[in-house]
Amino acid sequence: MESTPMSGVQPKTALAEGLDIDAMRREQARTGLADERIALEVDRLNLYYGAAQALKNISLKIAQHRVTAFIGPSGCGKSTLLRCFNRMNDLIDGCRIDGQIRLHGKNIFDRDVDVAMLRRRVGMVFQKPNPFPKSIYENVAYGMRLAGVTRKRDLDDTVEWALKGAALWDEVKDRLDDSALSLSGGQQQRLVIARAIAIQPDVILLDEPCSALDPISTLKVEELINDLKNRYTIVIVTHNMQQAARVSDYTAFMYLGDLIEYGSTDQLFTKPKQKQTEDYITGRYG
Ligand SMILES: Nc1ncnc2c1ncn2[C@@H]1O[C@H](COP(=O)(O)OP(=O)(O)OP(=O)(O)O)[C@@H](O)[C@H]1O
Repeated sequence: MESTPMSGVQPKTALAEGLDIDAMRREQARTGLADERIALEVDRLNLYYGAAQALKNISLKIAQHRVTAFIGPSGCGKSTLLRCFNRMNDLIDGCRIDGQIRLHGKNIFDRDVDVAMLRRRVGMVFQKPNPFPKSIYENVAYGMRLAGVTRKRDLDDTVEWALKGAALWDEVKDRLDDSALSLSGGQQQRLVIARAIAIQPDVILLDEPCSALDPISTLKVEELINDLKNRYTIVIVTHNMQQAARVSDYTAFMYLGDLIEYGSTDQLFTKPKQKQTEDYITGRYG
């Protein structure tokens, strides 16, 4: 499914031809995970914070170049599961994990996995924009410098490419040396996304990326997510069910550390199979 004729179609062209690009994309997703390439595979994953079990025997597959959303009430384990994908939980004292997560077939918990390299392949964007107190340019160039890129021309090209990819270039191209902290919250969040894509990861993890943003910035980030999924596998945690319905192809509903239901976003929101899912999406609890 990676290089379907659809994936190269620009929304404007499709609209000009009277095509409903979103409906077509959703139709693709409706074909189900069985037809997708799989980027990440979670296999019987259990996670404990001390004695408390936060994830209970989770198994699910994340489709490549699709957006997968994790939803569920506060404390159900969405962020914990997201953080597993680039082993951010390694940093938490007392956190214990069993089971596997395979990234393109390789278990990320294997001893020979270089965690710094894993985090380059699996980038993360947090709830609150967290640019470094450096210039706009240096924020985006940072990861490349760490990776050993020194030629100014290469850095310039990638900074421009990443800022364009994050739909921020036009707003900042004349002020690249200004502090990143001078940008608005929505611009900062897109800058952080540019920083993430500059090192060309396979997967981008988004942990409630819009919760600190106003509605217009939220819309821009949602449009960006839709654009980026042609090139990256995206996993997003969101409290906002409308957002999950708008941006994702697949949705996982979690409750108290269990994966209750997982399927295409259309199916989960229109014909949930589990009563708990239905109660949650209709606002009966959570
Ligand atoms: N660092 C930690 N140490 C101990 N317990 C933790 C830690 N982080 C999370 N937990 C616990 O693990 C459970 C799952 O938390 P998590 O943050 O993953 O849930 P969530 O669904 O993302 O919640 P929210 O929507 O409120 O962000 C909760 O009971 C939480 O208290």
